[in-house]
Amino acid sequence: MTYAQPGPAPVAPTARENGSGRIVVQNLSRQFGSVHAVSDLSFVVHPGTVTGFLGPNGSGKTTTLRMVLGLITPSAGSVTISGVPFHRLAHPGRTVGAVLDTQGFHPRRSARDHLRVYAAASGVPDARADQVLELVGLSSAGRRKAGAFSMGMRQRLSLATALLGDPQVLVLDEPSNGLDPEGIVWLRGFLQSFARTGRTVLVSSHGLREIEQTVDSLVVMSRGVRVYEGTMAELGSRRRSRVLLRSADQVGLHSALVAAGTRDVTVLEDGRLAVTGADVQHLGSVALEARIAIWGMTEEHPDLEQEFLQLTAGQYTGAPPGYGPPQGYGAPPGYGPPQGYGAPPGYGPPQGRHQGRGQSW
Ligand SMILES: Nc1ncnc2c1ncn2[C@@H]1O[C@H](COP(=O)(O)OP(=O)(O)OP(=O)(O)O)[C@@H](O)[C@H]1O
Repeated sequence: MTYAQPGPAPVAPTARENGSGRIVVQNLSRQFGSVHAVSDLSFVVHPGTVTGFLGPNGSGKTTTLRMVLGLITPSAGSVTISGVPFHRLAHPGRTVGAVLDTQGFHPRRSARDHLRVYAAASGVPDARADQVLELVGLSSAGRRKAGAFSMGMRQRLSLATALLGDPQVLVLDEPSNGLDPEGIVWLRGFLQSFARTGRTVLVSSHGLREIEQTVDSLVVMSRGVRVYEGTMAELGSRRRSRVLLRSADQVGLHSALVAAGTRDVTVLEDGRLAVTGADVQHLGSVALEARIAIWGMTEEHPDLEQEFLQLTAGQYTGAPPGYGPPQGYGAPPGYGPPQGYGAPPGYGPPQGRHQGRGQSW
């Protein structure tokens, strides 16, 4: 699909604005009482790209987006859009379209009337309401009451509202919530097409899988802190495969591997050894030399979601039930939880500085 631009006539940026549509977040912090929702956060969202803003529940995404949109004041740091803070934009509604929640509709007002009210408030002609309904695939539902809309339809109507001013920048909080698979594919095409016109898209999500095919770049949050900023391709190249080993003498094999210079050896919950940074031939040779029978070797290649979980591990305190070293087996040096291979949420020793609001994944 393509994103057409049938919107109102473009407005010229003021001298203060550079017109780029670039979002620059610099050393941004926000506290709520004792809660550090966002701490010293910096990143850039470039025009012409879809940037994913990722993190588990309570990691500070919404707080950051609200600061980007000037809805709350930072405790420290700054955010600019096209070189100026949101409140200094000459035409905020024509520069930035945002969806932070999908509840703000009058239930008895039709989708079309809802859009017309917002169009009037932003100085946009009425006819734009029908254009944006068509853009989001809601033309046939325009005269229906928004109160009867499904979650997915409300998402589309929110997006339509954000598009009224034909903005240069789109900021969307969890826009795929409630969309069915077809809706997700549609949204992906829409956002990519929008970005390809040189515009800026910042889209939050709590799961990488939901947006991995949509975004070009990622900013990943954990406990209010940025833990990754880069392209999807760079994230992919960080993946390190590992080998899982079962043998007749796990303690002996562990010692032999360490003696042979294999540094990254951990013990899994089921007693297997997990070795990163060594190939099966090397491991087989070390075992043969130590005269230890190998009962099984499996090569594992983590997927992107696992890499993401590893980045955000430690967001929540507490370990899953049953976690602990294997019984009857002394923990050798380097014992620790597996790193980056499907660690479940909250996996790992307590290290969270605060509890999140929930743990939905
Ligand atoms: N108005 C507020 N008052 C007090 N604490 C708040 C407020 N807003 C957010 N927080 C806290 O700040 C932290 C970050 O919340 P935020 O909503 O930004 O996270 P999030 O990543 O958007 O989470 P979710 O995916 O669940 O929406 C949480 O601990 C939250 O409880």
